[in-house]
Amino acid sequence: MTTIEADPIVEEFYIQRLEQAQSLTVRVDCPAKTNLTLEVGSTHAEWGGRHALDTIYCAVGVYDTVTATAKAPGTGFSLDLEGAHLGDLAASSSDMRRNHAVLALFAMARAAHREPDVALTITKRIPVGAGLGGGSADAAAAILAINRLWELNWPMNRLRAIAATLGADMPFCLTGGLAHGTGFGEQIEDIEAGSDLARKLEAQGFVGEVLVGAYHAQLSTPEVYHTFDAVGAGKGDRNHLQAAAISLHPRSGQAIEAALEAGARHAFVSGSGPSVVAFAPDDATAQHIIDVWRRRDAADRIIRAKAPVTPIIGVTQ
Ligand SMILES: C[C@](O)(CO)[C@H](O)COP(=O)(O)OP(=O)(O)OC[C@H]1O[C@@H](n2ccc(N)nc2=O)[C@H](O)[C@@H]1O
Ligand SMILES: Nc1ncnc2c1ncn2[C@@H]1O[C@H](COP(=O)(O)OP(=O)(O)OP(=O)(O)O)[C@@H](O)[C@H]1O
Repeated sequence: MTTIEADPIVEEFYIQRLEQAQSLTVRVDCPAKTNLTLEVGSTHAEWGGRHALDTIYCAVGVYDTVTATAKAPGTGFSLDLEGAHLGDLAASSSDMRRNHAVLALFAMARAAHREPDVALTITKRIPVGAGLGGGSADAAAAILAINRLWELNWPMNRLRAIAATLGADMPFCLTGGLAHGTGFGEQIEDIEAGSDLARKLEAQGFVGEVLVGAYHAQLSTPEVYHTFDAVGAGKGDRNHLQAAAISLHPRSGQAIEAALEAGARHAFVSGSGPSVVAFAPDDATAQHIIDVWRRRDAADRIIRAKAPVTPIIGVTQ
């Protein structure tokens, strides 16, 4: 029988790696999303009653920051939330185990056969329940962070398959930029920068300075889809959910009108609303739209951003 002596140098190397992994923090800044077009088709039982979509997603430079740090084995997850605008996440009834970032951590842990011993923090800047995909951005950020923290190095198609089990918008949020979405929104085909379609969208004015008009009020995505089933799409609307969202939240319609009058090239309800997104051709027009929104009290919070943008991943020891 042979005995293998522990090699102190090798042992020291592994202890150092373990300590490094435990003190590593991965930080992901994940942008909001909007839909430059959103065509809504019929419902499908196999998608849990969700509607078929044909959409062009665009990531908008309002970022939530998610950090992930390893915790001691067996201690479970933790979640710290901060930000000035937490919407219904600030309510005492909000269950942190239902937070989209935590659900994403659980999904990654299941797929990797690991325990979810991770400390997550979320700094929220994306308005909540606003049609800007904030929860999806946080889930996508958590998936990207865990992929790096646990050194899984899974390719994007594997991460997208996990994200698709959690929500329609999440696969897009992993990569941002511009993309064509089909299925229930989870089938993603990237629109590469410089491609014909990207250039066409740019020529139409879907690039550069974006103003987001946000509200204290939130809309529930299922309720907006139910309302769409009753009222249908408005004539000529690029976003088929716009008429439904405006019927539930009329101020969004006033903000669209005001932005177009003030020179926006495009102004529409973002996704399921109630936020409104306005693309301005230049700085002066952007400022004019802000002034008009303020004067008419068309939005509760105005955010100036760029589009399209992508998530940013960083690591600190
Ligand atoms: C409005 C959009 O943001 C546009 O990109 C999305 O369609 C909604 O994305 P999401 O919130 O990630 O959607 P999910 O979490 O998958 O679904 C939330 C709810 O929205 C409705 N829903 C969502 C997607 C879809 N294709 N059809 C639907 O009818 C369903 O009522 C569903 O229960
Ligand atoms: N990390 C999260 N950030 C925001 N909302 C979350 C999060 N986790 C869970 N939620 C819940 O998800 C609901 C929708 O919030 P979210 O900000 O994602 O809305 P949305 O942008 O309208 O969604 P959608 O992607 O359907 O357009 C809220 O009621 C909120 O309580």
